[in-house]
This record gives sequence, C-alpha cells and structure tokens, in this order.
Amino acid sequence: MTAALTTAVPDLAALQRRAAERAAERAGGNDRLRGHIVCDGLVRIFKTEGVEVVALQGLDLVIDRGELIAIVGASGSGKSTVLNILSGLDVPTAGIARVAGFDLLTMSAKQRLRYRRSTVGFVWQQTGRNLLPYLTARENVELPMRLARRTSARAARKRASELLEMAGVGYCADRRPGQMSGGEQQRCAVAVAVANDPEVLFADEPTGELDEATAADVFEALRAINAELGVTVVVVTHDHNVATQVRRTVAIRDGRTASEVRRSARIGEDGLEELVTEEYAVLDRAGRMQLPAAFVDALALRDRVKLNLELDHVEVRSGDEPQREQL
Ligand SMILES: Nc1ncnc2c1ncn2[C@@H]1O[C@H](COP(=O)(O)OP(=O)(O)OP(=O)(O)O)[C@@H](O)[C@H]1O
Repeated sequence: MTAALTTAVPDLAALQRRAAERAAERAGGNDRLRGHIVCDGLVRIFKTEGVEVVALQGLDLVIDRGELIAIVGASGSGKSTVLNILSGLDVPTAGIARVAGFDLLTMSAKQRLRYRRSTVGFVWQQTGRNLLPYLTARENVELPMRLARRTSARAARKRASELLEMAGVGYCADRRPGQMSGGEQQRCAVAVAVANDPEVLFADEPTGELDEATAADVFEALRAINAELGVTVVVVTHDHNVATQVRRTVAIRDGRTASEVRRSARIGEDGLEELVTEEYAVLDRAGRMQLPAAFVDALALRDRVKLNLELDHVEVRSGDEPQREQL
C-alpha cells in the first residue's frame, strides 16, 4: 500500500516538466516558445530591506536564431535586468527564460558556468572591460581561444585575424587598445566576444560612449559578424536612434515589452529600393497591450477607456467623454 502511494507521487523533475508543458500550453503551444531566445511572462522582483521592486512584470520576448535585434528603454525600464538574466548572471523570480535550449530558471551551477563560457559572448559599454590594455588587438582576440584550449596557436592566430577583418579593424591587429579610437576598440571587442564561436552575442550599451558616426561603425561590425557567423545578436541600449541600425527594435517600458519597430526594404514607385519603418504595439497572450505614452498624453486618457470593435480595427476613446443622451 505504502509502495503504491510512493510510486503514485510524481518526482520533482516530472513536476517541473509538467509545469513547463502547462506554461507552454498557456503561451499558445510549444511553437510560440521555439525561438532561440524566449522570455515568457518573465518576472524579476528585487527585495531590499523589506521593500519590493518589480523590475520585470511579465516580459514577453521571442528572438529567432540569427536575428540582430535591439532592446531599447529609458533608465529604470528593466533593460539591465533582462540582460543579466539572459546572460546567466541573475535568476528570474518567475516565468520562462530560455536561450539556445538552456532553461535559465532551472539550470545547475555547472550548466550555468558552461553556458556563460561557451554559449554566450559579451560586449560591455566600458571599453576597458572588453580588452586587456597590454595586449594587441590580435592577442586580445586570441586569448579566449587559448584559454578554451580548443584550437592550436596557429589556428587561433588565423581566426583572430579573420575576425578583426570581419569587424572592420584588420588594420588594428598589431595595436594595443591605447593606440585605437573608442570605436575601433569596440569593434575589436566584438571580435573578442565571438572568438570562441558563441551562439548568442549580448552587447550592453556598446555605443554608449561614442558619437553617432563611430556608433554606426560599431553596428556595421555587429551586422557583419551576425551575417558571416550567423550568431544571434542582442543589443541593449537607451538610444532609440539604433532603430535605424537594425531590422527589429523592441521597446521595454516599466518591465514589459511595450512596442516593436520593424524595418524592411521594398521597391518604391520610382523603382528604387526604400526602407520602410513600421511601429507595432505588442499584444501579449492575454490580449494586453500598452498604449504609447504620446497617445495617452495627446488625448489625456486616464483610468478607463472605451473600446469599439470596428470591421478592421479597434477604436480607443476616452472613458471620460460626456455620456450620450439616453433615448
Ligand atoms: N539589485 C537590485 N536591487 C533592487 N532594485 C533593483 C536592482 N536592480 C535593479 N533594480 C530596480 O529595478 C528597476 C529596473 O532596473 P534596470 O537596471 O534593469 O533598468 P535599466 O533600464 O537597465 O536602467 P539603466 O539604463 O539606468 O541601467 C529599477 O527600478 C531599479 O531601481
């Protein structure tokens, strides 16, 4: 009897598997969660001295393999929190966070280390954090390969030269960081970050300390690396201008995905290729979306709004409009 009862109780792994299946069902099936990077209903609550700060309140994000995407948001919107979670530095409070098949909520310390060493690469805002000052650009790119001991010294040297060329700074191979401009250092940092062939490259404000023209060069390097190596690239920044540098920009507001800007090329009436930029609000699986702050302000919307379903769109009106006369 006791034995029968014991076997009837599912073990922890089975419970976790079931919870994940249920979460996938709720999220609209496994298909929706098939991206290379998936955040679904991601929550991160910080507790300090009895005060709770909800940094992420149900963030949804799906990024396909090989995409180059920017995540933008004002200070305090939750960008660093997302990046810390995705890069394996921090663990979310609830929800789903998966990168390249790794479940960032449940992975062991050993898996976390492996994930950080071999699956992801980083470019930080501070150039000093990316490069060692006493090594040349080529030696900086060779170093991670030598530490990983997966390639011969000769192969590492060859790959370092190729990656620097790809990032547009082949001419800096024999220079130390002090002999390069800020933009050149960041392009070199991109080459260092992909030295060990990671699946995903995270860049935290990589152009934060650069002027616009130099920042464009760094994005050029990120695009080249993305196209040549097929690595998924996620850039996190407060600068909305990056929308012109990438195909997809996701905006975060108050710890949630608020809107998305997509750029695509089409042939215009004059027969020339033109870039089209379209902005979308993000609708979560419960049907929630955020109205852009500018729209809310323009119509002084607050507390409640009236929704009308039209043939091909939904109308949103102020809920404070004078009541129509009752018939
Ligand atoms: N370790 C922490 N303890 C307590 N609160 C935190 C912690 N880290 C972040 N927060 C809070 O969570 C919210 C989101 O912070 P986060 O750093 O992710 O925003 P951000 O968009 O990266 O801002 P910034 O661009 O200024 O770095 C903020 O209200 C912040 O104060």
